[in-house]
Order: sequence, then C-alpha cells, then structure tokens
Amino acid sequence: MSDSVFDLIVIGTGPSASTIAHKCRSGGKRVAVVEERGFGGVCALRGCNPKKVYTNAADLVDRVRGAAGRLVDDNGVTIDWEQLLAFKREFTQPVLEKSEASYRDKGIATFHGSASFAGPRSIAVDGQILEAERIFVGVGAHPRPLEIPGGKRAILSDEFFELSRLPRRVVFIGGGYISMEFACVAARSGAEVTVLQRPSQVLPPFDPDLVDQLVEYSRERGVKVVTGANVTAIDGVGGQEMNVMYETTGAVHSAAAELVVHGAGRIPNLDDLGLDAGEVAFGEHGIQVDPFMRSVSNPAVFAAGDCADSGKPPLTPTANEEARIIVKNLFVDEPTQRPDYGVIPQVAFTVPAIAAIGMSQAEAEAAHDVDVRSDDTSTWGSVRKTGQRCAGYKVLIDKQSDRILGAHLLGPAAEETINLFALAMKHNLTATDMKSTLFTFPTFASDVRRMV
Ligand SMILES: Cc1cc2nc3c(=O)[nH]c(=O)nc-3n(C[C@H](O)[C@H](O)[C@H](O)COP(=O)(O)OP(=O)(O)OC[C@H]3O[C@@H](n4cnc5c(N)ncnc54)[C@H](O)[C@@H]3O)c2cc1C
Ligand SMILES: NC(=O)c1ccc[n+]([C@@H]2O[C@H](COP(=O)([O-])OP(=O)(O)OC[C@H]3O[C@@H](n4cnc5c(N)ncnc54)[C@H](O)[C@@H]3O)[C@@H](O)[C@H]2O)c1
Repeated sequence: MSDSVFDLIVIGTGPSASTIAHKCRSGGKRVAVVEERGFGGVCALRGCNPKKVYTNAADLVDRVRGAAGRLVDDNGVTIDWEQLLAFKREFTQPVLEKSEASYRDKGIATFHGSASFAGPRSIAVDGQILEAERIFVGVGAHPRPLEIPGGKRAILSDEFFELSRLPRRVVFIGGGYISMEFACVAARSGAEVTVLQRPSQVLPPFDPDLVDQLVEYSRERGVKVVTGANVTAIDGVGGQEMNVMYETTGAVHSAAAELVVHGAGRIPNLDDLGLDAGEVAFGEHGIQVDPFMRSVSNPAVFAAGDCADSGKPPLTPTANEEARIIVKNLFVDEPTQRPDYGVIPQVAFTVPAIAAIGMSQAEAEAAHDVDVRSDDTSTWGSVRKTGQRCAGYKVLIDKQSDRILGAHLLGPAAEETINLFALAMKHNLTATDMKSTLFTFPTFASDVRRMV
C-alpha cells in the first residue's frame, strides 16, 4: 500500500480531530493527520487551557483582595506577568512536545503544513498529494479580519498569551468572551482597561441583569465598558501610544492605549482549504453539514468543531460531542448517529465567572408561564464567607411542568454549579427534584436548593 493512501485523512489536531484520529486508528484504520502549526490545536495551546491559567491568576488576586482584612492580610498580592507566562508554558509546552509523538506511536502518519483539497478525496500538503476514502476537517477558527484602518495594530488572542509584560493602558475591541475574560485578567494585573463593544450588551449569551452586575463590579476594578461603540480605526504606532477611534450614536471618540487587543469575533478557518476543489459546500458559518456531521455536498467529507456549520456554539464540549458521533458515522454506508448536545452550558471565565444554560428570560417568557426566581446573592453566607461581593442568579421554572427552562449564575463557583443544572435539565429533573436532593454543606451547590 502506498504511503500516500489512507482510509482517513484528518485535518487539524484540535479536540475534534484528535478524538477522531485516535479512535479510528484504534479501530484499525490507516490514518493520516495534517497540522499547519504545532500539534495540539487551539483549545490546548491557544484557547481554553492556557486561558484558564490566566483567569485563575486573576480570580486568585481578586479573592485575596476581596478577603483582605477578614480572611487574610493583603500584602499587595499581584500578578507577575513573566511568571504567569512561564507557568502557562508548563501546560502548553508538553503538548507541543508530545502530541505529535502520541499520534506516531499509535501508527498514525503525521504531516506538517497547510492542507488543502486537491479533489473530492485528496489533500495537498507540503508538495504531496494524499488520498483517502474519508476526509475529516477539524480546522477550527481564526479571528475575523479587522477591516478598519490600522486594524493590524491590534494583537490577537494568540499573541496576548505570549506577552512578557502588560502595558498600562489596554483597549479591547469587541466585548465577547475573549475580551471580557482577558479584560478581567489585565485589570487584576494593574492595567487600565477599556472594552469597546458594538452591541448594547457585553457577553451577549448571558443574562443581561447578571452581566450588568458583573460590569459594575468590573468597573470598580479598572475595566471601563463602553457598549454601542463601533470601532472604526486604530491610529498610531503599535507598541507606542495608539488611539482607538470609535463611534457611539452621533459622536466620535478615541481611547488611548499602548496595547490594543482584537476580541471582535472568530470565523471558520476555511480560506486556504480549497473547498471548491473538494466539492465541499460552505458558507460564512462554516462547512455545511447534515445532521450526521457529513458534508452536504461530498459524502466522503465530515466536519466538526469551530469550522462546521452545526448551528451550535463553537466550544470544546460541542466539538467533542460531534467527534464522538463522527467516529460512528465515518465508515458506515448510511450514517445514523446525530450529536446529542442536550442543553449546552456556557461559561465566561470572567472574575467572577458568569454561566448560563437553556433559555434566556425573554425566550422563556415568550413561550411559557414562568416562575422567575432571581436574587443578588452577594449577601448570602456562602459568598460572604469567601470575602467576595459579586454574585447573583436567575432560574426560570415552567409553572406547569416544574421543569427548569434556564439557569443563569454569577459568582464564585458559577462555572462548576452550572453543571448541576446541566445534569438536571438533560435528564428532565424538576425543580422539586433538585430541591429535594441533599448536597454537601456549606457549599455553593447547596445554594441551588434555595434557587429553585
Ligand atoms: C482564547 C480562547 C479561549 C477559549 N476558551 C474556551 C473555553 O474556556 N471553553 C470552551 O469550551 N471553548 C473555548 N474556546 C473555544 C475552543 O478553543 C474551540 O471551540 C475548540 O478548540 C474547537 O476545537 P476544534 O476541534 O474545532 O479545533 P481547534 O482546537 O480549533 O484546532 C484546529 C486546528 O486545525 C489547524 N488547522 C487549521 N487550518 C489548517 C489547515 N489548512 N491544515 C492543517 N491544519 C490546519 C489549526 O492549526 C489548529 O491546530 C476558546 C477559544 C479561544 C480562541
Ligand atoms: N469561556 C469560553 O467558553 C470561551 C472563551 C473564549 C472564546 N470562546 C469561543 O470563541 C468564540 C470567539 O470569541 P470572541 O470573544 O472572539 O467573539 P464573540 O463572538 O464572543 O464576541 C465578539 C464581540 O465583538 C463585537 N464586535 C465585532 N466587531 C466589533 C467592532 N468593530 N467594534 C466593537 N465591537 C465589535 C461583536 O458584536 C461581538 O459581540 C466565542 O463565541 C466562543 O464560542 C469561548
């Protein structure tokens, strides 16, 4: 058998690609993997995992400062940016060093370079043509080009993770996940931070009342949030003082910065993939797939994760679920397996974290008779005992069925507690079921009994 012919070619090495490559190889398939950057993908190298190191630092600083004079003496706890960078690399460097070997050790052929389709079942990479019965595309996403004058002066999230020092004034363009998470870190490092967000709310997937609470808390800690702000240009020279120009209704403003960060959204990584040559249909939201994650136009091709137009949020758990069913669908004549996303929980690792699952209040009230249970929980004992001051919740319960329609949390451990709601909602537990479950005490989980 030629060393350029395989059962499966996998493009990318992120969460979806790595699952599919390893599982198919364990099932006896001849597998090739192509990666254009270091092996490991965004989540492990430039996304979720390194990000959590940074947000852990910010959270720790905030907790110590919040507890100063009550739980601890505050001796000026701060973030040492170089130390943080070195600690982050303790997580990313081993992935870079070991990931490719983990493929090779299992007998998976590895190729370096940017893969592009040469035909419906063939891929060009690094001057070679590879052929396969099936091709999996898991190429992820990249920052949407900032098409404004001086747009290239803004650094990308990848570069933020490589900064060895943080300048004093930092402006974030966009107010989604990346900007708000990084803004919280930068502020805890002592920077003056401005977030410029075009819509009327930062963190659009989250509850507006809890977002307001978070924005107010963040404002008191050095994060200025401007909504309704359309960024139009970045003037000046990168590395020195720049001016970020933006418009609000009828007025033009500027924000001075030594560092400007692009947090204005990401788009599927399809530009150089030669999808037309592969007869793979795509649109602005990614590769068009059927309910089985197979290309709608080329039955030999499957796609998942951030580059697939699944209609689901581009997150690691959704990429993993899609990969799980693709493994089952890839080599059967007619695929039957669909992703079982359940209700997808989301969390922004701001300080404190904000989390959501299920319907928003507006969605729930439009379709159900809803019991809206909400409170500012900063006065609750569990929160006060930590020394923290920013917490709240909103739980939406269908009055007829007693089912939970949505849950929204802000505060310490929100990123963990939301998973209790995920379990309850996936398995159709009622609010009464949750209320009647004994949880350890005193914990944030035990607060759930008061929320439902
Ligand atoms: C800063 C940041 C923080 C994030 N934090 C979270 C979080 O906390 N929780 C969460 O759930 N999600 C988070 N995400 C999103 C998460 O990282 C993605 O949803 C997830 O990585 C998608 O996985 P994937 O399988 O699509 O592949 P990716 O992880 O996106 O990997 C794609 C791979 O394909 C490679 N590639 C691209 N084009 C080609 C080509 N032509 N040829 C060869 N290789 C190619 C890329 O180099 C990359 O290695 C974050 C994202 C970012 C950017
Ligand atoms: N904790 C997590 O799970 C996590 C963390 C980071 C990223 N992610 C994933 O990565 C994706 C991309 O994150 P992101 O933060 O880059 O994008 P995002 O889509 O979350 O937010 C970008 C925001 O920027 C705004 N914007 C765009 N252009 C603008 C302009 N010129 N001026 C002002 N505002 C502008 C958009 O309206 C949008 O609200 C997320 O949707 C998410 O799926 C997840």
